[in-house]
Amino acid sequence: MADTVSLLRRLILESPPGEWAINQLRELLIGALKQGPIPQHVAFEMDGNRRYARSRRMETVEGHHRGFEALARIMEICYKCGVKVVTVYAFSIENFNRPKYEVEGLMQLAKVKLEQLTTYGDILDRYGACVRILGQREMIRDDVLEVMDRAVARTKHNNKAVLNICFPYTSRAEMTTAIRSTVQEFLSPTPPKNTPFSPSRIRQKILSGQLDGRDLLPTIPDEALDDGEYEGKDIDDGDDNDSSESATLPPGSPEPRLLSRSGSYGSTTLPNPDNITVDTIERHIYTADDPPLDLFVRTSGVERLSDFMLWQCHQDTHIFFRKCLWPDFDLKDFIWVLLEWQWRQKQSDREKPSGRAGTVKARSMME
Ligand SMILES: CC(C)=CCC/C(C)=C/CC/C(C)=C/COP(=O)(O)OP(=O)(O)O
Repeated sequence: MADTVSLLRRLILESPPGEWAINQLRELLIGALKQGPIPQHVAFEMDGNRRYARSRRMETVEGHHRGFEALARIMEICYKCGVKVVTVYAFSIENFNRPKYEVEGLMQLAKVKLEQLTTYGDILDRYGACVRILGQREMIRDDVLEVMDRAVARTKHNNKAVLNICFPYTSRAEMTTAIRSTVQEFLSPTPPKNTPFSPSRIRQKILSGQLDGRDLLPTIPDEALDDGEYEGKDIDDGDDNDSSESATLPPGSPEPRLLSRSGSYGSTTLPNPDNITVDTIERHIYTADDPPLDLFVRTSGVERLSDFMLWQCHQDTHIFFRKCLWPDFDLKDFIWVLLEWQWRQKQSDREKPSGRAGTVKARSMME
């Protein structure tokens, strides 16, 4: 009896009028959701593909294929609602440790699907979304990398939305890369030298002013100052008989510290680590150009972040764990996440008017 009911249900839902009715209902729901605030940046940890495959006695790789179909559905819902950036965890660096046939299956899947996804007229073009691949490029083999680069190039012109595909990625690798490039930037500053506004010229001017132009001042090369040669030393080293080799100041003058450890331009060899702020690192994070992460969703019931979006999860990111396996994830599940997010936004708006600072920043960034 139960079998007959489920067969009947399937026949109705999969018939053309049934499909039409479902599509109408989906559009209606999305239209209703759009009446409220919409997260600008959503991340999905698409978990549960293998368990889905196992429970249906399918090949593991087939589970990942179904996972991709779920991604295509969810992406469309997001962009229709007005989400600007969708970030997905498609391949973790740890996934290289899986059986060879599964890794190979995921690489093939990435190649085929990225080719399809970026063919003119597909979802991405429809919503003006460009593809970005975030992760350790050097770990991707050449044939896959070629397809990925082509996908990025083909969608480069799209500027309304973004699909970030993390592949192969872990947050710790991302942060390590960001710190490494921050340090590289700090170690290779381009100080403006020998210009009317160079540090040594400015210091010379100040000193000349204090000396009323009585003495001829020596030239203090920027390099010498930058090397820290003069740091902490008095200009007047106490030897009154010193010749014009030292720039003497009138008695009672405050002792200037010639070398300010100003970081980017003041010193080439001694950058000031205090100048490295959250914003500095942020500029080197893969999602630097994206709005702050408003919503993080992980499926399959596992309640961990598993090295995904560790930097991006800030105090206003809402994290949702859902029991449903990723290939089953659809509007029927996502709608509850979005409704709860909207409800929480309204609550925090009511509690503190600036409660949605992240979202407001996101709006202004994308406009
Ligand atoms: C090109 C592109 C964007 C492809 C996306 C395809 C896709 C959905 C990839 C996810 C792969 C993955 C490791 C999922 C985690 O589930 P799991 O395998 O760990 O499943 P389990 O938790 O049941 O073991």
